[in-house]
Amino acid sequence: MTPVKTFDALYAELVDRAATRPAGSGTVAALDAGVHAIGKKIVEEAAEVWMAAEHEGRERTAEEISQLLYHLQVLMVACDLTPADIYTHL
Ligand SMILES: N=c1c2ncn([C@@H]3O[C@H](COP(=O)(O)OP(=O)(O)OP(=O)(O)O)[C@@H](O)[C@H]3O)c2ncn1[C@@H]1O[C@H](COP(=O)(O)O)[C@@H](O)[C@H]1O
Repeated sequence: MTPVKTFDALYAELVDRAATRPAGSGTVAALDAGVHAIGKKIVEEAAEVWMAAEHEGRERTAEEISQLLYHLQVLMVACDLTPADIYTHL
């Protein structure tokens, strides 16, 4: 069975990508594109979450939410925010 990736584990992976900058990493490309481009992607993914929730069912909605969480995490890395910085506001 594939191990489940948690929010914190994905964040650690993205921080590692930012530090090691492996070739072909979409995260590195997104970080290089900058906060403005990452923000636009977040808005796009949020709209896809909304559309999926309204029209496409649970599985597609879960998939879109995972993509939104990924792009939010890229923004966190770009802004030097950790999960702990977020959890403190929950
Ligand atoms: N979880 C994700 C993840 N979710 C979403 N995405 C990106 O977000 C895009 C969302 O897909 P869409 O179909 O909505 O967007 P699209 O418009 O078709 O795609 P683009 O043209 O914008 O790339 C995907 O194409 C990926 O580029 C992700 N990219 C990476 N990860 C994970 O992040 C980690 C690091 O990835 P790399 O930096 O690429 O090595 C790995 O564990 C990956 O599995």
